[in-house]
Amino acid sequence: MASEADLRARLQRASQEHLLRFCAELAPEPRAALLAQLEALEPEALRQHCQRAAAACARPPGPPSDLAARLQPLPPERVGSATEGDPQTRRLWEEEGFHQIALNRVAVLLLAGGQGTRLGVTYPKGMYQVGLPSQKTLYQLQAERIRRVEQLAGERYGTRCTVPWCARLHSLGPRVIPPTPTCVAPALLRTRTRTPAQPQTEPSPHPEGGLPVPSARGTRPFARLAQPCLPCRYIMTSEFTLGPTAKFFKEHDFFHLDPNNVIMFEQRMLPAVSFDGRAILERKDKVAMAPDGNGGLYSALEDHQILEDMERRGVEFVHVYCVDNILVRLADPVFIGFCVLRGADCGAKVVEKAYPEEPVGVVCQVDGVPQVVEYSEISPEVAQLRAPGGGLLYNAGNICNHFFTRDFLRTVTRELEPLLQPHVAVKKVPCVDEHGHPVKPLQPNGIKMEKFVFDVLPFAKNFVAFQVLREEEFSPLKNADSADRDNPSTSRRALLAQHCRWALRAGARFLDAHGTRLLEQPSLPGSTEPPAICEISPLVSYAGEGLEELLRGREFRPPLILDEATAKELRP
Ligand SMILES: CC(=O)N[C@H]1[C@@H](OP(=O)(O)OP(=O)(O)OC[C@H]2O[C@@H](n3ccc(=O)[nH]c3=O)[C@H](O)[C@@H]2O)O[C@H](CO)[C@@H](O)[C@@H]1O
Repeated sequence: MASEADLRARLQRASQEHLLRFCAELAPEPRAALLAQLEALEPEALRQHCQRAAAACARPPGPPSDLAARLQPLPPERVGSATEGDPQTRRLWEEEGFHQIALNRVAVLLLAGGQGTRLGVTYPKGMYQVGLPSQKTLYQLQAERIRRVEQLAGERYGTRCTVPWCARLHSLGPRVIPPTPTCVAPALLRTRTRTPAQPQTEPSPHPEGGLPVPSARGTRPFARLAQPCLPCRYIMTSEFTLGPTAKFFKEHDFFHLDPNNVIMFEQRMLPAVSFDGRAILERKDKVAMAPDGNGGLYSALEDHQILEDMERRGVEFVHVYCVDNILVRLADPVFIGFCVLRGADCGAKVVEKAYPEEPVGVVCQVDGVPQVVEYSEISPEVAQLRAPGGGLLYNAGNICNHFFTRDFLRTVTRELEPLLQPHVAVKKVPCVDEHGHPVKPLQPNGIKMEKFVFDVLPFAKNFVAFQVLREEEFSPLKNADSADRDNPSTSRRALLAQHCRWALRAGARFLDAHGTRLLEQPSLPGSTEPPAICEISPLVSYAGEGLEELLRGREFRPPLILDEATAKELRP
């Protein structure tokens, strides 16, 4: 480890020597932890990062003044629809998607490095359960949807296939940490910051006794990666979410997925910076760090050689999605098939925006190039503009479900990642005052720099958007129940309303306690309480398929919990 004098000299070069101001008064252990954290920061990159953050923050807030003039909706030829148009074409897309899944060419990649601040939980959002009768968490629902889609593809093509999420570490020997040859800007973190005792080339034990976690950037904890014919799920976590997520999966036996096909990897962290360009001390012995945004995906893919792993497995197409949408269709065959048949290298699912201020990015064109303009970066005036038909002009709401070819991701990690511009988020960052006392700021005091996953869209050669029905595919869990929207209650309702619709469409009848038929309304909106509680396990139905043989003409007193066991009893 570098001496304190060396570190001081390095920090001086970065104009960040204040980070050592409490060092002399620290006990040996916290002192060593601080020095280890500081040693991991490249001085030049740290200097640039702090300068860039302060400069970005000094610019006038809000979108560029000429943005409105440069925006256009996406041209219709770039947009497909899951619901409009010819059912035969939709079947072709679906068939193509299942075919690719059956060939093990499709992987799902979950972005799970966020902190769930708005929801107000201290654990990863995927571990949240919204109060379904089954008490399933978001992670469980997602795992079960993967199992079902694998089963459906397997049945169609007579194969045993897998859609690969990386976790097993034990079978791999230590590996050398490679340099980052593709980064133009120096990487800020020399290695992932851990305690000084942490080994650099061996997977380290999970802090809470669960799965091992990657110990340093470039040490790849992936086990038995070369399993042929088994598609995968990749889960990007951050320092905040990796440990608990890995432990949770292990405790739940990976929800019966093969652990070899669940690959967890960690994104980088960046220091939070004050408005005058100084990295913030969260404690006397710790620099305040935050994940580098969901666009940190691209450095993380490179850091952990995820694309090489995909190549070994034969994965060609990747469905990237965000953790909090209870209705998410993982590896959706229709979306995959649409993108593949259109020869797209990059795609995004969209829904019609519900209202102008809805906090969703808008998929549109800027200067004629497809892009997502994030909700935080569009002015209210532009968001409210109307098209001639009366609907919102910019109505293609991004639901953070993206399609990428592996080749495109390779180009991004090799060439384009350094070109992605970080976005500035001004936040309240817990810190210490000049005496080293902890402070919980009431006003924003710091800048976090984040890249966004969709910032690669402008580089696509053939970008397509795919419009889906909100009530079938989008109900995000962003806020606590104290908020009006996008909270646990709205998520729960959306799922239960969907399942009630599916059951009614399949011919089920619900009776009340007196044996009277309950209202039948197969087009039930997701925003209201369904007339009957009905929850259908994803292991029974992925998107409403296969229910007629179980439900047609039958009467049920709710709640109807249609899990695998009940389905077996009902199956003729
Ligand atoms: C940048 C981005 O994609 N914004 C989209 C995101 O907004 P939104 O602001 O809701 O994005 P979140 O902060 O919820 O992050 C989206 C996803 O990225 C993950 N994450 C976040 C930060 C990070 O450093 N690492 C990481 O993995 C989160 O765990 C989550 O799964 O979802 C909305 C739909 O719900 C979209 O309309 C927004 O356009």
